[in-house]
Amino acid sequence: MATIKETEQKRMDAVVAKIKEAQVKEGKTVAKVEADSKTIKDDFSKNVRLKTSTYSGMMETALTVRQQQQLLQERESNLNQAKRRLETLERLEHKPYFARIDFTEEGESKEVAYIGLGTFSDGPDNFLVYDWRAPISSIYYDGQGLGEVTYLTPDGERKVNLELKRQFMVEDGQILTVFDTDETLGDQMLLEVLGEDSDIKMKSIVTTIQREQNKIIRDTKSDLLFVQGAAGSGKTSAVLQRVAYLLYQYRGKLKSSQVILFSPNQLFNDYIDQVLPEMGEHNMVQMTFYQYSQRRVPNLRVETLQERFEKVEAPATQKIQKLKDSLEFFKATTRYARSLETQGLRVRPIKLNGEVFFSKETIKDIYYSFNENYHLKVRLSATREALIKKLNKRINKAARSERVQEAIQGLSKQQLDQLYGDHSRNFKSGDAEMDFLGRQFVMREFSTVHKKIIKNQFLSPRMQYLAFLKAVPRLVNLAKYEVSLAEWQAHVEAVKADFKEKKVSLGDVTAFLYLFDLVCGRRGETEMRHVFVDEIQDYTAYQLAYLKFSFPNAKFTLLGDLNQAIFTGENSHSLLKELGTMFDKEKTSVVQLTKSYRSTQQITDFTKEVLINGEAVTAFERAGEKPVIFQTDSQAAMLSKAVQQLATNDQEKLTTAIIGKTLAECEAITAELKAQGQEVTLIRTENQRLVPGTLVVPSYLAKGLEFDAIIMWDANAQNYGDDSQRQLVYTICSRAMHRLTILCHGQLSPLFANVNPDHYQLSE
Ligand SMILES: Nc1ncnc2c1ncn2[C@@H]1O[C@H](COP(=O)(O)OP(=O)(O)OP(=O)(O)O)[C@@H](O)[C@H]1O
Repeated sequence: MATIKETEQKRMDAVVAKIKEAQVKEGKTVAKVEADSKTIKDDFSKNVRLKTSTYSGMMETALTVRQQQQLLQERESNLNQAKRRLETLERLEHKPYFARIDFTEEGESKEVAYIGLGTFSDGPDNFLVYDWRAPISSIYYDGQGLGEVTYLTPDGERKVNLELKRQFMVEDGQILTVFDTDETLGDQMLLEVLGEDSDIKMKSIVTTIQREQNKIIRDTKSDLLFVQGAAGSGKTSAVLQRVAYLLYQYRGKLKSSQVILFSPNQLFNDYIDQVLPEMGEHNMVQMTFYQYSQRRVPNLRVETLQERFEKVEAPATQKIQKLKDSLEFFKATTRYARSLETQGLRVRPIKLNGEVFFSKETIKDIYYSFNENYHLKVRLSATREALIKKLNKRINKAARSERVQEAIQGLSKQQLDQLYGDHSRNFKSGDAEMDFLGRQFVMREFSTVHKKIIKNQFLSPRMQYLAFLKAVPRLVNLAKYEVSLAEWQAHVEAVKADFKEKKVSLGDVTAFLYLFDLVCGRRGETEMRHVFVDEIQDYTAYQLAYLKFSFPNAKFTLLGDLNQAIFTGENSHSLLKELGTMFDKEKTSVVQLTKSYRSTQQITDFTKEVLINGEAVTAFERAGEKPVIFQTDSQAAMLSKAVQQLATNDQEKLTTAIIGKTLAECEAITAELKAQGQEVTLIRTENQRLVPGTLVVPSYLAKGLEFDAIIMWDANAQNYGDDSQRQLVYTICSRAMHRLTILCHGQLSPLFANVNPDHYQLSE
């Protein structure tokens, strides 16, 4: 009798054969549509004669052009669809599906469904493969074991009895392994997948999505979906699957350009950029908050991640920062902006060739000449209009002046031709012609004034921001933040000094942008439908409120691990509270992911004990070796241990990242290792590419990344001395998938004191 594997292979062979047939057919369609389009284009250029001498001739030509365009557009869209189908088939040919479910719905006979990366049918309603995002596929992901499973369809909830859940490991159309899930066995396939070595690119988790992750992926109701997840619990993975899911679910309505992901650093973007293409989808827009803000202030240099991380802040600055990061400060900015409707707008004169053209007073008088119904946006556009009117008057006056008339007389033919432009040369009178030329002449002279008006360049964003900061003691109760007036004033001076050097801190840039958006009446990016923010714990409430303002029509998915707040520290817990006030409670969902899939049980057990009162973390049962701590009094011994460990890791084909605290430390490690003949790559900035081989990474850039093996460099009490470093240590250690080695020169960091000695090994 044939084994299960043989029977399944037979079916798979049959499906692959059909897929190949479909490929040939689809290939022909693509070729035909391409040929059609070419014919249309050729015909068009041959047959269309431009009739532009009469009005009806012009209309006729325009209509023909329009018809041809429509025809071409239709072909173009058919072509894109056919190409997409062909791409899906190409993907399915090698791995048609990865799962099978057998289930019965009450009163119906048993159904069998195979699940893969795309849909494939050989006739209407005869689905040989279901897309993993189809409603029915949810049964596969949602059932904990076998038995009753509820899943959501477009017509509401349905209940089925799941009788078989079978998983296949497939390579090039060949089934390598078959796993039948039942309660006792657990997720064998997941164990298998997680045991694999890491890659420099993240992979899709579509074959092994877990139940809780599935909830995140398929949520379409929430305006705010907040995911608190332990390190390695699959937040990032789930979010990428979610993007693919949404693009499928709203195909035709949602484009990948309407989805934006804010990620912790550029390296991370590089790390994840294959996941969606692997699933046949385009990547969404990816950006770091730094890039987002820097793009908007090209004349200022925004503080980088490194500067932010390595900055040592005085206690007063920390308190001020707390105030500036708060929602209260955001509200104060809003109130202040509104107050500008009655007074306080900062403007600069509009100058032409160094001379004042419109003075500050003129501009301000206009701005405040409108009644109170003129809110910021309208007030500003009314001001622009009035300035343009004034400009026109000055143009008319100057056009008739002797100076201009004389200048025109002296122009060459070519210069005159330029002034006439497309304008007909039939004028009612000589005066009218001179008027026209005079106006053209002066308009050119005054063009920079025109540009400055249109671009709101009479506003002064930096002065306005400083004026706002100066007004803060009237708007916010400084005492609540334990900030004295003198401290605040000194801070305003510091920001002013930064501006002089064309610098702005990450803490200020958001408020700066927000204030300016309000003054200009910008409504944000209304096209964006979904905003994802990863590593939310490193954002401030102010930044989140600003993102919400900037994407007014978007749903938000916020992912974070409060245990890994390496930039905002303790503030991250209050962030959660503030978030609650920003979104409608009814439309907010919170999901907690506690199981960590990245690391072995031994590594997770170790790392979670670094935390005190941390968010819950449980290990996925994948066995490995205990983390190793090597402590020595000599720097040389630490180095030779590192070299030795790298050799072992290399031998076992484990990719290693050595994580040092600061960039300076990482530079030193790299130099020392290179001197020992080691091949290592130092990741210096977040804009660098990830490359194969051993990497040396500064701690603040390790966010979101993972490696087979981690060597934590010099975990001594000096580097990681107090509680403020706890979350950083946790983040570093939790990057390891299979092996964690901690090296320490001098006294070991007290942050490991709580770890149960059974959970690690001391190395000689
Ligand atoms: N359901 C799953 N099936 C297979 N692998 C998974 C699954 N969930 C998570 N993983 C794997 O676990 C690792 C960690 O996942 P991911 O990076 O998404 O976690 P994270 O919560 O974003 O972590 P961190 O906050 O530490 O950056 C990845 O290698 C991912 O592929």
